[in-house]
Amino acid sequence: MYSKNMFSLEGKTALVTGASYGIGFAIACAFAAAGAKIVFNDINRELVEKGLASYREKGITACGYVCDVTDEDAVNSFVKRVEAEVGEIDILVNNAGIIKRIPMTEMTAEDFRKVVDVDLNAPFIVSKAVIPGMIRRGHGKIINICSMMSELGRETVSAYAAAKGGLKMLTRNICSEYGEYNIQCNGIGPGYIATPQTAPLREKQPDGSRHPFDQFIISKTPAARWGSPEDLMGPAVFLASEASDFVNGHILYVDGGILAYIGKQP
Ligand SMILES: NC(=O)C1=CN([C@@H]2O[C@H](COP(=O)(O)OP(=O)(O)OC[C@H]3O[C@@H](n4cnc5c(N)ncnc54)[C@H](O)[C@@H]3O)[C@@H](O)[C@H]2O)C=CC1
Ligand SMILES: O=C(O)C(=O)C[C@H](O)C(=O)CO
Repeated sequence: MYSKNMFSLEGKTALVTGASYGIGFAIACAFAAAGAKIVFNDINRELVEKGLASYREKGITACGYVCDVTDEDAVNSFVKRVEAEVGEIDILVNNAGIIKRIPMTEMTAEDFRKVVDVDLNAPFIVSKAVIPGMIRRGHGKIINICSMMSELGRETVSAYAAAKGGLKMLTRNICSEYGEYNIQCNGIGPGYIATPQTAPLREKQPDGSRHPFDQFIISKTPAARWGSPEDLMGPAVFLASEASDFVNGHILYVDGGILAYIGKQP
């Protein structure tokens, strides 16, 4: 009979990228509650300070660093610094991300590249920096934050969909290449979650009514609501813990049922 807590993260160090607020912050808080030491980074000092204050408010001692995840030299120095100052990284969550909502024929190649750089190239860069240590230590967990757009398209999000679709395949490839070293690389595909990234889609209309996209998402989601960052806590702890040691290359969609549903008939 299995008696110990297989969801415990005691003794583990977790790096969550872009985790000053939003989904990354919630996942890091869940990891701390499960016993892990928390390290996060963000793009500038102001965000890192804001994040540190939010963790303190929750009674969590987190270590925060400024690091742009698209800058490979900066990421390599950051990972070395974390390993020297905090500990070897057992769990990596590639969470940092951006979106630009621009119709494809109006989008510049530079804007397209910027989105792919943060949402796809950066998870490659950060994973590449931590995998050798995971191989040396004989274990590691990598969780890539994917999206509904890893499976579905919609108007204005061509770069984001291309990047998140690519991230799904990077997840499967890391699993394929490093699974034999006891490294599990999985993805979480959140549905529509109420964070600053999606705030423009929920802005009230001038007459006080709901944004049409807000209504659309509620009607497309069997759970009939937006998700909250807290909805991702349990799935993230599962994928970071030994409870998921034989789960690899999987994308766990946490979407209130969106991908299962054909939609209401008009
Ligand atoms: N909110 C949603 O409905 C969904 C979000 N996601 C994904 O989840 C992740 C987190 O999303 P949210 O919390 O909603 O976003 P957010 O915009 O609220 O937070 C993103 C975080 O990433 C940081 N970041 C951006 N570029 C960075 C860079 N170059 N280096 C370091 N940090 C950087 C931001 O400063 C911020 O802290 C993203 O990858 C996003 O694409 C996926 C599905 C749904
Ligand atoms: O469709 C949009 O616009 C989005 O903001 C997409 C969400 O961020 C997302 O990734 C849903 O899974």
